[in-house]
Amino acid sequence: MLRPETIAQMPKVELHCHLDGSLSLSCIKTLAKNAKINLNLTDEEILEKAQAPENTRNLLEYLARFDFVLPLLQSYTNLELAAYDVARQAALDNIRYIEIRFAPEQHLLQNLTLEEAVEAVVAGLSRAEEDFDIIANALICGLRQSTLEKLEKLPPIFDHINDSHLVGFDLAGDELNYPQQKFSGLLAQVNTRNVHITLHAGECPHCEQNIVDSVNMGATRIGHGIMSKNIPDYQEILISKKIVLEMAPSSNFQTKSVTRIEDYPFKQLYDKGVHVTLNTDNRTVSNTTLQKEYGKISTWYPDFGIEDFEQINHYAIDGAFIDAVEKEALHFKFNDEYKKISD
Ligand SMILES: O=c1[nH]cnc2c1ncn2[C@@H]1O[C@H](CO)[C@@H](O)[C@H]1O
Ligand SMILES: [Zn+2]
Repeated sequence: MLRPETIAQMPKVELHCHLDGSLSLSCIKTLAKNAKINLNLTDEEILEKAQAPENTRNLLEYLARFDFVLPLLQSYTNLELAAYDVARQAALDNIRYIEIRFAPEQHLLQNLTLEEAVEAVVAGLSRAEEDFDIIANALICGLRQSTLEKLEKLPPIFDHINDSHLVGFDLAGDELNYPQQKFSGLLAQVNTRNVHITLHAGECPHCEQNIVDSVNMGATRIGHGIMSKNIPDYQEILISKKIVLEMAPSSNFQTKSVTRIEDYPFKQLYDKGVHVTLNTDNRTVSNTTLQKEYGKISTWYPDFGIEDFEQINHYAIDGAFIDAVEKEALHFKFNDEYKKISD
């Protein structure tokens, strides 16, 4: 088992982090003030509302926790501050490259356009890049439970926003009731634009089919994908296509995708050669940091050593939505820094 100080030293990549689920307490209070919303809550009460409780029963109850922060994220200023805040927290986790995702359609209650919402997030990430040793990019999420009419407004955003920080597309939300098949037309519109795709899939019991459907629709990464456990055919597909799984242990237990450590497939999949990675999913809703997620993995699998953590970071770099030159630079940096930690 690794010491927390060792984990803290390790440079990290995070591919799966939701903006709205990851706001720090101080940021939430600032956003409320800016939005002239009187929360009238103690710090403990704010956290109680923003975090998913122990007894969360499923993904839908987990997702209900986002209702608390969304009213605070309706202006350019607040979205910019929020993006900066999440990238700042990531830098504290010694993350050198992060992709932060959000659903623009949830931020239009006060007259922002979809494009303005994206511009605000990108501006906050750019500002964080100036202040911290981090590269921070943005992904746009569509929500599965949304109407197709609303979802079809998302692919054209990639025509209108010409900023290198906007790097990919995701589908999040209610996977229990909205299977991947429904979105083949939408994803075709994303694919024609050559936009990188990662999709939440196989996060809940009985959702395994979405994993292969997502790969067939152009996803090179899968959000969670834990239901590929015990399905060798699916694992073969993931391995042969080098699909990256963005796993998030705390979140996966909270949504009750798994309930026992023995059933968590991280090590099983890693040992088989699936390109697994570690992520927070939602720092606030899941009350976590990437440091804590690495700590859990190190406790559950004491043999999972520094070289294994380095390996999953190289998997993450390979799967990142950046060009080959940027990947090369990150691989080089990580090789060098992990070598120093191991010495
Ligand atoms: O683990 C998850 N699975 C599916 N959807 C999620 C998860 N975490 C967050 N969101 C959804 O993504 C939206 C945009 O960030 C959030 O508002 C939430 O509804
Ligand atoms: Zn997620």
